[in-house]
Amino acid sequence: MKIQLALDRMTITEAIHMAEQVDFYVDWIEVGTSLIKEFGMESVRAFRSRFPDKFIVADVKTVDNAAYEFDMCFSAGADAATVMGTSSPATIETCVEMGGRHGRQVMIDLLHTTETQWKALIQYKEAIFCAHVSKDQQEMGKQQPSADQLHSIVKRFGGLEQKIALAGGINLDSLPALIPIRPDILIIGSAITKAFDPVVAARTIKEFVISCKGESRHE
Ligand SMILES: O=C(CO)[C@H](O)[C@H](O)COP(=O)(O)O
Repeated sequence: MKIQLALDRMTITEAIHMAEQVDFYVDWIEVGTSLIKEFGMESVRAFRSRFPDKFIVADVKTVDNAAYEFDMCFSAGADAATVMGTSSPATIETCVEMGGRHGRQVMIDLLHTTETQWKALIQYKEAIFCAHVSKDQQEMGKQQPSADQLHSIVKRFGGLEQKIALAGGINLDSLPALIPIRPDILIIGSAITKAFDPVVAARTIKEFVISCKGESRHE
């Protein structure tokens, strides 16, 4: 079970500093949507250059113009890029095709996807499916996403061979209920980056996952 550190709402320098501090406890680094929107591909290039051996996800959240955006992310050094599952079939198809062409991974963000869209998406066996509770949902509810929300998305994909990622306000309180889903990737942002001590937070999360023998569905 990999831990993906999501870096959002900070400068590139702050994000790199944060990643340097917790590098040992996280497996993948996500250059968050807010960084990409604010600083463009420079943010992805900066991470590739500083962390040459780390798996880097560009959370570009593509909804259109797939070939251009995915080419941009992969050329900047991303190992994976994200596309919204609510995008048109042409967009998803192009992202998957670009992933194959560049030998990189595609993460399909299932935020607000419908059952009809899930049925269309399951053909993409090589993609990572990300069950996601949005920041806006979290803030509007004034609470962390319940494990039930993520469970209900994941159970649709339970028997499938795709890798599953979970995201959206995941923290030490919600982790115990999420581990049994055996996700391949746990995407964690604020619980580490906004913690009083990010290193302690990252270490505690990592140790908790290890203590649960946090095996993913594909181990
Ligand atoms: O995609 C995102 C926001 O759209 C974030 O990367 C994801 O939600 C993880 O961050 P946090 O743990 O702070 O919710």
